[in-house]
Amino acid sequence: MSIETHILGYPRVCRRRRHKWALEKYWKGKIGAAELHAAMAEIRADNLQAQADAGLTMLTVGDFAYYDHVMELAASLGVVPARHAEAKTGLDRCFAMGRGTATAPACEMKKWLNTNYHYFVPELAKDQKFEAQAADDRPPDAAAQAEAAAKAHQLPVKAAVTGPLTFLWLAKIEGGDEAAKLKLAPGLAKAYAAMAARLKAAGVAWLQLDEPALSLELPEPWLAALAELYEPLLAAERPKVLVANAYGALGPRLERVAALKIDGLHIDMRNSAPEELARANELLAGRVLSVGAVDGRNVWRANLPGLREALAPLAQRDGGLWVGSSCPLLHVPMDLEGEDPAGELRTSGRFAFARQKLDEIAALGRGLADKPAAGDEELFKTAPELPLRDPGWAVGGSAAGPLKPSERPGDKGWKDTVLPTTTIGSLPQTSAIRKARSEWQKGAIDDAAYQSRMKEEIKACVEEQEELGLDVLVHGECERNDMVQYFGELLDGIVETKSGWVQSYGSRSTRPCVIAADVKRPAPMTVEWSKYAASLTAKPMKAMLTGPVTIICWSFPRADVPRIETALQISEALRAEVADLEAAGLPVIQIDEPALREGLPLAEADRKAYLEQAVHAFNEIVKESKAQIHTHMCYGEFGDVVDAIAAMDADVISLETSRTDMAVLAELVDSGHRAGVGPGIYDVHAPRVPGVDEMRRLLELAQQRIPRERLWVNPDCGLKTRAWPETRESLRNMVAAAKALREGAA
Ligand code: MET
Ligand SMILES: [Zn+2]
Repeated sequence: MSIETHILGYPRVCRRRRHKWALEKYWKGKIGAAELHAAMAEIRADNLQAQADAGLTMLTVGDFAYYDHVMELAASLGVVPARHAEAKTGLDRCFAMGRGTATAPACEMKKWLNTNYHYFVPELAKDQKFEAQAADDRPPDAAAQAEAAAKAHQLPVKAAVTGPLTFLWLAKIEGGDEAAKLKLAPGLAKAYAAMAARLKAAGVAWLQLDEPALSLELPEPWLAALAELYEPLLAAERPKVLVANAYGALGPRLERVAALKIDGLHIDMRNSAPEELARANELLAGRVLSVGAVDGRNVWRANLPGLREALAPLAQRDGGLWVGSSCPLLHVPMDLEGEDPAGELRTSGRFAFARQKLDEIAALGRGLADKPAAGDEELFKTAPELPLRDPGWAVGGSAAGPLKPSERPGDKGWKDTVLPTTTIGSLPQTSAIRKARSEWQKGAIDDAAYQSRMKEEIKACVEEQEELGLDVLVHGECERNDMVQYFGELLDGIVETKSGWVQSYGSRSTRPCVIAADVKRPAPMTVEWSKYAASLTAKPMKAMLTGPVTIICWSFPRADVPRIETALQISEALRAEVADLEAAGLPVIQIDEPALREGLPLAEADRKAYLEQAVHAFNEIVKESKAQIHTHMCYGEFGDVVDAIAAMDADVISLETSRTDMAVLAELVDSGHRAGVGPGIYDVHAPRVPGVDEMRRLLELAQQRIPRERLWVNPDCGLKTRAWPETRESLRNMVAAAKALREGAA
């Protein structure tokens, strides 16, 4: 019996970030469309070659996108907002949707499931017509990608496309009536059927319909719509159909999806209980069961012996067994080869990036078929200790108790102004800062020179803030390239990658750190900078730290221990840092947790444990502290986490709220939150200066919900991406809005 091996998708960034450079050259007009298409075709060819070289039995295409796969699928279905439809070419239409133009703002960007990848939200008209459009000069769709693959390779080709259920679920509809989206199901189903026929004609053997929305607890009408969305497609002239779930477990939705007349189903083994796999095996008898065994979310080597043992009983199953990645490999860096040959990532043999995962999947398939190749034995020796399931947050012991509102009243420590003004921490990253950092990294200037350049920046920031009349000052975070990486570099146990780029959206990538061992703080990390800043002013200075949940969410966490263990190690390091900051005389300390909402598990059943542990990890940091503690969250909807916010032992929380008209404040009050709140009163992402009146209006709204003694005045988030002239003006208006309100009530 042979076992098919495949992936759900591959990174697009490419070695040496060729994807990014090609896009940026095109946008700057340095290359034309033909050259852009050629550069992208080359990357796709490399990605296919990597799959073939590794010995996978099937090639996956269609996952590649120039900007974002959801947006490009939308364009190929004719879902293009009217404001973008005028772009001259199909290519520019896509870029207009992703980047906006002078007259047409971009589509909204949201995080893809529980990942740090961002997709662009398709905008449906109430009477949306779908048409499987022939590709003009758009980025090539799955059919075009498949044709190129079939020309270059002999292997069977599988086309990966976001499935109709997930597409519709993630899209938004004019007027915001979610239920109305389901009325569009028949039209969408027809377009998918037409697409399937085109794929068949392009020589595609399998169509992989990605349905990660099935990891969510979907309302019943949505599950009932599965049949409506799939039947026309399944009845059409088409390739074989594999429905692929990822990023979570199917849970009770397994029965519903298995009831479709599909040819196979892919399960995320990293996030599913063994019983679920067994049940899927039964329900799929006679059809393909594909198991996402190799983790597409993390960079650890797979426990191949353990996987072989767990999957061996399925190797002879009726209908066939496939093994693959738990999700697209989009979320891990390309290739360990790019890392320092003498560094831990390469020498320890414990890590696998995307390219290495291809080898693992191929070896696992051969192992299960009892046909090992040379070199497989070596792969089977690594990582036998790692668990087969993601250890997550919810598993493992902790001292966390149920959430209850914190006792902190919000007036602890410094506060002698009504409606005090402050900022979230970072101030504009000027070119002088970037220049100093790059000179220092290259060794062109020494540590002392770098420190004195940073101190100049800090001094300038403090002077600016005094001049503006802000009440609680910050040092500006000029020494931080990134709020997680900065701490990653200073904490033991966390390793930085050299070229481990992971796409965030379009041409943007981040370089997450790897939490490779127990985390410890060898020395104070922020004290010098904050102390220096405090010495320059009589006003209270706020020190800045990044919290454990955010450090974990934006890194690759350990796979051998539950997240809470790592979180508590980080908490201990931060507790010591807080103590040192206090000893150095800092009266206010902010611990940012912007990723708290993002880390929320997809399955509702796991959320309680996650939130309890996240709050526990935060409270451990500050349990002995006498300073005034702030925290900060951004990225969106806080409805699901207000109880956690109320339970955090912070005296003040600042939140991103300017775009949601303070809606969250009422919920926060209901949850028993008693501490200070700084609802963001201006959007730091929009390149415009907010007026005094509009900010004053938001503050008045906030005052209706939170007693003014507890209110703080601040922007939505940090200002590091903004320039000084607009920042200065915006903050001046913000301070004026606060003053107007103070006087208004006096
Ligand atoms: N203190 C950080 C900053 O101001 C918080 C950012 S949250 C994404 O940049
Ligand atoms: Zn923020």
